[in-house]
Amino acid sequence: MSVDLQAPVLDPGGQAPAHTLFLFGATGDLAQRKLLPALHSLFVDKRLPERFVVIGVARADLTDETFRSLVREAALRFGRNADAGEDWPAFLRHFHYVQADARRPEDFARLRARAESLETEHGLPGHRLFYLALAPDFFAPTARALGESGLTACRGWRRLVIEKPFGHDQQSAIALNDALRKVFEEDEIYRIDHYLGKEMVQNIEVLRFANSVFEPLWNNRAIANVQITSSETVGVENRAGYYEAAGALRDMVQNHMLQMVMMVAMEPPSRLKMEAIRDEKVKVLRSLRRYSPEEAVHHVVRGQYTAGRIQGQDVSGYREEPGVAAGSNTETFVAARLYIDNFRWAGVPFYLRTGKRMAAKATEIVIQFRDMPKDLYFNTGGRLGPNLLVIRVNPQEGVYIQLNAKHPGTDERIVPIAMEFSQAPDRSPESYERLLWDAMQGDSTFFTRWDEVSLAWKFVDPIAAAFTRPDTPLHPYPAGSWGPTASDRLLAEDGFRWWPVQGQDTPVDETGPEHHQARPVGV
Ligand SMILES: NC(=O)C1=CN([C@@H]2O[C@H](COP(=O)(O)OP(=O)(O)OC[C@H]3O[C@@H](n4cnc5c(N)ncnc54)[C@H](OP(=O)(O)O)[C@@H]3O)[C@@H](O)[C@H]2O)C=CC1
Ligand SMILES: O=C1O[C@H](COP(=O)(O)O)[C@@H](O)[C@H](O)[C@H]1O
Repeated sequence: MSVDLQAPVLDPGGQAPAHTLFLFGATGDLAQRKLLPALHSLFVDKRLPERFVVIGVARADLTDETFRSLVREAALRFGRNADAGEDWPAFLRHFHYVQADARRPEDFARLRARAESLETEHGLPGHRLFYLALAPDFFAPTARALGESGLTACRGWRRLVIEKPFGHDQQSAIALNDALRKVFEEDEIYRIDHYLGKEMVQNIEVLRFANSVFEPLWNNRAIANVQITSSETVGVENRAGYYEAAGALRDMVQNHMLQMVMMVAMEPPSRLKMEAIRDEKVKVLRSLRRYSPEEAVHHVVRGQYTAGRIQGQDVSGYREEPGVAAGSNTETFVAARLYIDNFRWAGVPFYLRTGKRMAAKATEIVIQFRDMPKDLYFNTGGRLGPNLLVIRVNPQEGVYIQLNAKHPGTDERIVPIAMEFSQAPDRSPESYERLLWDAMQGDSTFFTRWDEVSLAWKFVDPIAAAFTRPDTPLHPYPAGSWGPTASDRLLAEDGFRWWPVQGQDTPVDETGPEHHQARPVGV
């Protein structure tokens, strides 16, 4: 069964309030690929208010006009609504540019003067959203300069949107947070984790808390294990400077992977209010079993890609990538077995894996249910597969349930079938659209609260310490594979295996009619 829900693109809710958006790093990669196209999509969807000013900030010598050309190019090249054929001048008139160096206080005085003049000219109420799409070293100094220059002393609300990474470990995250808190209150800080802006990650909450069919089964009595995969085909690209110090553990596990764990494992909130939801999420991290570096090596596998072939192209190994140190031990793959030691999840392993240069781009969550107490069909050729609930996050978006059913035309042969819902391609807004919109609206549900960040580091730090030890294995895996086979061990020790994800060659029931083809087959 495939359903195309003609749902509205964003929840109804009208337009964002009139405000000024300060986009620091307006000429950078993130701004061009994500933020400017997201603003354009919000404009096309009529989400942006009439009275709205964007002030792009960077060191490059641009005028308003040249910045507007850059905005248009970015929206055309990377935007979801690039061909919507709307009125470009009406969109671009919102954009202005101030050349400023985040290290120079006098530049902030100029920025403030320009902002005040634009706010007066456009009759804006003085609400200010500061987005720091800057290198992490600039986060704290820029926040300080915003405070010292008086830019934060505005008439309306002020909010700070801060990009990842939020620190390198718990200690540096605390230092960064302390610096931000000197200028902004916690409820004014919006820490981005773009996975929380993904349609299907947000949908986990609805699937769980709006469907009575799942709640009685959502626990260790019915669920055998949970598998979360986020695989990428891209390599380190031009980000070696950052990635060499981060690795897959800090780049993906500390934030995106743990966020997905929280969404799957949280208790129902008392109300659908942002703090109630975030309170429940953080309790998951409090129950997450922390490993010492000695224990970590039994539950965590790290790997690094070597040369291989992806989608018909030869690609080089990590150590040969530009900017990567010869003999680098940075991990590009992590698999881990986690335990959440609370009543609901005690004894249920959560397996995570994420890596670069893997065979396919896929983010998927598989909930594997326990086997039937007795297999009545054991002598009919084949083993009964477990029921699976699969949440497809990316690139396909949807959900399917794998069931066992009688093969049509046979007496007893059992085949796995999939009941499937697929979100129509291109209907979902980009993560950054949702998150920008939420920040404009003052909804921080899908941003990470400080206690989440801190506890996530507390879990990750001992694993990172284990990774610095020379005797911790770093398993090579060829680009284009599914990571080191050592990651299979984590599941095999518990009698499980990774389920194939979208894009992975899967055995299908070759004798069944088309609508009875299942995705993975439980044999
Ligand atoms: N790119 C991505 O896909 C992702 C990025 N991020 C995060 O987003 C942030 C930005 O990343 P990205 O866009 O890739 O970085 P880039 O290096 O591409 O862009 C940096 C931006 O900052 C500006 N900048 C640099 N130095 C200064 C300065 N002294 N004063 C004012 N502006 C300055 C640059 O313009 P100029 O040189 O003209 O000053 C440029 O606009 C980082 O924190 C990164 O970790 C997070 C997830 C994904
Ligand atoms: O934050 C990051 O995420 C991307 C993967 O995001 P996705 O939305 O494409 O799944 C990853 O490539 C990058 O290294 C990391 O910093």
